[in-house]
Amino acid sequence: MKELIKIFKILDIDYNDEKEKKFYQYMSEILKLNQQINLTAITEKNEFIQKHYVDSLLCAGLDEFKNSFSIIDVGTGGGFPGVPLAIAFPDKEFVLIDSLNKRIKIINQLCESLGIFNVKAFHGRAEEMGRRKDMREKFDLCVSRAVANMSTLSEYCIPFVRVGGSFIAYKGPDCRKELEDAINAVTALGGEVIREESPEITGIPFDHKFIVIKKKKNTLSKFPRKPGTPSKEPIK
Ligand SMILES: C[S@@+](CC[C@H](N)C(=O)[O-])C[C@H]1O[C@@H](n2cnc3c(N)ncnc32)[C@H](O)[C@@H]1O
Repeated sequence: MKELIKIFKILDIDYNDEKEKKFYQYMSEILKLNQQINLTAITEKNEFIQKHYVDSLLCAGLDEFKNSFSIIDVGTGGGFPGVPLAIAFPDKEFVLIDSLNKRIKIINQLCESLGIFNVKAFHGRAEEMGRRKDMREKFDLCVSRAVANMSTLSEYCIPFVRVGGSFIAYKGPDCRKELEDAINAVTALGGEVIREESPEITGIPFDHKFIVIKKKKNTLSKFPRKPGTPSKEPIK
């Protein structure tokens, strides 16, 4: 867990035994359950800490994260980046969604049994949940990692964000073209690309870029389109 302690120090996040225990137990349980249900391709603890924990936590260095209280993680899979962020920041509220119910059930069970009380996980597709009254434009921040190309992802994520809030996409290092192709989608959905950011922290390898989008206007009621359409016909 040394890597984790290091990242907490660098990001100036409080670290204590209770958080360490939750990180350790969540990882152990996910790796155990992974033998029956596919939750992650990672099977080794050091790699888990690096790729799931450290990688997820790096967005905590961004002002958009620091200034947010209600956060939604779209396409959370085994709980990333939502669960590590929730353990690190117990005073913020996290909603995690995924279209695979098996994963959602496990996240809710583990969070309950480990005392991670600021996480609620829901089963459903982003295209449907983004139309629900209690979810649409209700969040200060949306985060998402490894779910879809930037245009499709924008249609999944921007509807959840309140005007004035933000969307942070965890993207691969070569996302420039993908971002260029998504500019019209971001604008059509009421957003504006503010910047791309690559956290450069000595000794911490990070092969993602953050794309930071600000929500400027309400999303038109025609978005998100019906399930499947954002991926089959991304907004051009
Ligand atoms: C490659 S996994 C990434 C999981 C996690 N974000 C991570 O970085 O480890 C993509 C996840 O997105 C979910 N997903 C894909 N399309 C979705 C949609 N339209 N609505 C909700 N979840 C979706 C999948 O079920 C899957 O769990």
